[in-house]
Amino acid sequence: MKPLLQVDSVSKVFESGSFLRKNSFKAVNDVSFTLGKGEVLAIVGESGCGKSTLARMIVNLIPPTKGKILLEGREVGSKLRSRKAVARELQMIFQDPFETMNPNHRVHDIIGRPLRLHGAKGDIREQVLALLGQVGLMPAEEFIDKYASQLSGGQKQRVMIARALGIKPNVLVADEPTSMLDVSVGIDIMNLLLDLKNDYDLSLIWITHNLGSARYMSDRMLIMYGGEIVESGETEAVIAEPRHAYTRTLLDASPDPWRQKDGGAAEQRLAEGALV
Ligand SMILES: Nc1ncnc2c1ncn2[C@@H]1O[C@H](COP(=O)(O)OP(=O)(O)OP(=O)(O)O)[C@@H](O)[C@H]1O
Repeated sequence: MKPLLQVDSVSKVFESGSFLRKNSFKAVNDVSFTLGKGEVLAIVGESGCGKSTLARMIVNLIPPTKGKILLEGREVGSKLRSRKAVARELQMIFQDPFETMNPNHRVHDIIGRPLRLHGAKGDIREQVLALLGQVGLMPAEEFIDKYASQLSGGQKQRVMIARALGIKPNVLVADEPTSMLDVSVGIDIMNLLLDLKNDYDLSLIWITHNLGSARYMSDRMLIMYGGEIVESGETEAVIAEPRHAYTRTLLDASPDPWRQKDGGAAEQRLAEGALV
């Protein structure tokens, strides 16, 4: 069976400086992987390893320098395919909801505008209310006319999830969406995403520097270091038997509770500090 998403030998080089003195930096180097329908894949690595660059290439915000990204066998960055068509299938949630949301926009517009842009018919307000309910912003009538500036970080992230869901994508790329939130709020967002993944039959790419959240969320994971994938496999197998020295370093740096095979609930382990 064909994978839903295929990242094939993708690299990204950033260039800076003048024509005479050019500096180039390879942020992502020859990365390949696939994502299956309904799968949660975690991409784990420290700050600066190229995770966000890879995510932005996947959702077609920036083009790869080399390689291809295929969604259902068709190239994401192809000129034959409009940005809008790609956005319908691939949506991204960003790390910082404060940065991605205009504080002067109302919830109704933040969620409703892309709905309209993607051809939603009928009563948009009703559809926005339904989406607010699905992401747990209840009573929805209380939230729909609020300005973004009146929302907490967790509420903003829920609005961004509702906005992405409204378009009914096949793949959601979540780039550290909980890293700016309190631990308990972050856990709520993770649980919400797992529920929505099942309800909407979504595939999810979960990007994180935190092995604990990767374990909680994912079926499979990729470990990135210096722009490259240094290890990949089923999540539990990678954690049980890390093969690469960098994975072992990440594991050693993780708090104890979730590393212990004590049979306790993952959520409990997370609450005890796995997200720190
Ligand atoms: N537009 C750009 N121009 C030049 N260099 C860039 C650009 N975007 C990212 N980089 C560099 O590429 C490297 C990878 O950045 P990236 O944001 O992908 O890392 P990351 O793993 O997502 O880190 P973080 O979690 O801190 O965002 C970094 O060294 C960064 O400075």
